[in-house]
Amino acid sequence: MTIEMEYVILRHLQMELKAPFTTSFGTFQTKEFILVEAVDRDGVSGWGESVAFSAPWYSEETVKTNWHMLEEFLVPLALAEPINHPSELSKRFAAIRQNHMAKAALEGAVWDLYAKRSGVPLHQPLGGMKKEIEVGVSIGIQPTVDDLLRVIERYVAQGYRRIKVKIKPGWDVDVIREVRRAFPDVPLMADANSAYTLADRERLKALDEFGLMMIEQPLAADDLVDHARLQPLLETPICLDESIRSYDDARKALDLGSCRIINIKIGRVGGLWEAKRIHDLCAERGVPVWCGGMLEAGVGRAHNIAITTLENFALPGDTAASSHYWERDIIVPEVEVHRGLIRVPDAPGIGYEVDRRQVERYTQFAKVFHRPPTA
Ligand SMILES: O=C(O)CCC(=O)c1ccccc1C(=O)O
Ligand SMILES: [Mg+2]
Repeated sequence: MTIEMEYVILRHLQMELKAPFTTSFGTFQTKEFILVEAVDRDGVSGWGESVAFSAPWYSEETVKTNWHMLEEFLVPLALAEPINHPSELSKRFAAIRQNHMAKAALEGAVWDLYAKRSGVPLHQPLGGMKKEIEVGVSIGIQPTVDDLLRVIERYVAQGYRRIKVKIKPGWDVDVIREVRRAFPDVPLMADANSAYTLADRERLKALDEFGLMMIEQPLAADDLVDHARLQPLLETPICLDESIRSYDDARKALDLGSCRIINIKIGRVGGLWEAKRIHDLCAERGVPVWCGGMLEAGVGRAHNIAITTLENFALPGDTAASSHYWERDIIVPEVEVHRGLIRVPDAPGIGYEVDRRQVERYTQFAKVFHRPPTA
């Protein structure tokens, strides 16, 4: 089924988070992001969302670098000729280095369009079978431990399947001890967002006594070697997030023993196809994966749900309910979580309607790109 795109619209949106979200590297309150709409010759729209943030803290990509890459390079490549299958885009974009979040946003729109044209839900061509997915929630660093305990209490009561707590030097062992004391049985993990080095190995080792499901990205974002040194010193499995940007990174991490679990973020790895390839590799190697979050609005959330339907997404991910983040999301219905489960939509494409009124409300500026007459 050939996709013949007529035009692509890039929109720059800005939404306020309900509550500030603090990690070891900084605090988010306002989320600006790019929404990609790919429209074919029959007027069918596919949607993608860039997960790049305003500042280059999590990775070097930003909203502005994504806009630049999309405008100057990626959108022209996608419009240059018809696309037989969304997986072709990886090859078409291969000459452009990195910039994975920009690539993933556009690839995601093409996947949605492809699935809608085929009349199937997005998870089907990806090979996902689950009818519902288990999700957890990621909780930012709080002003006090008491605040943190109150927040966790709320999400445990809502039925989230695991609690992820952000840690950093000075907010780690003592905090996790208190959380464990208050919630002895809750499936718990900690995410350091690269706040430590090998010199902190004793501190990280001290976390072993709390029975964490995993510790996410303790060391540098670009490192696989030090993680391979650290993992044998810990009983707690290491999960890599920032360090895994591609299939090859995943292969090397598994060969080196840098981690025992991988967090897959569609944007970080350059799209759904690469995410699927990493998933399949990990399945072959007996390594579970889960889907990480980037404080996405509804379109990104829908893509996360679709990829999480693949079998080896064996651990609850970060895709919490829309209402956890937003007063009003940009999709209808919003993503809802009951007893820690999301029911996977079976309407064609991403399975949620994009609410154009809300999109308009949050859009600050937009630009339309038409296919060249020769395409
Ligand atoms: O709820 C979410 O979307 C995930 C929140 C989260 O943990 C996160 C948020 C912003 C940047 C990085 C991360 C991360 O997973 O490391
Ligand atoms: Mg993380």
